[in-house]
Amino acid sequence: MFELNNLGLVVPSPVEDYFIHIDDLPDDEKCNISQEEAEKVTRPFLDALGEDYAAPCEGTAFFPLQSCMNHSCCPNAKAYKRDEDTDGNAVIIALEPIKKDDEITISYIDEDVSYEERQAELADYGFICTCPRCQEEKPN
Ligand SMILES: C[S@@+](CC[C@H](N)C(=O)[O-])C[C@H]1O[C@@H](n2cnc3c(N)ncnc32)[C@H](O)[C@@H]1O
Repeated sequence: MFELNNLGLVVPSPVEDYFIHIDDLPDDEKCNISQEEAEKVTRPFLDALGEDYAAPCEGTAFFPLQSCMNHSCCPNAKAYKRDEDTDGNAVIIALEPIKKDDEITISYIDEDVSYEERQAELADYGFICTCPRCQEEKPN
């Protein structure tokens, strides 16, 4: 079963990563293989791949910690994929100080919309949100 709240991921092509590492090889005698030698070996492969080698990997990932978190329209944390997380990792960032024993919540949706729009989107997840904000904004 798939949850809708998993993070979309775009990570650089592993092939591109490989060539970036070759570019980063120190060009000195202490290194087992020089950048020039490495390029001589790998250049034909790069040429054969053309531009396709740079195509990033796109997909959706399942994050066990994030999957344990309930939704709130006034969340105290955010699941986030930082630009520097090129290996597919993601982080949960606190949006405010969170006290011990407080529930950590994230938002499954764009919460900057009306009460009705939020509830309509959350219906796809199979629940009616009763977070403090929804209780306050619920029409009588
Ligand atoms: C990713 S799971 C969250 C963790 C889940 N509560 C658990 O115990 O494994 C998402 C599901 O949790 C429930 N859920 C999440 N936030 C909720 C909320 N604010 N009110 C009621 N149910 C919620 C819904 O059933 C939703 O489909």
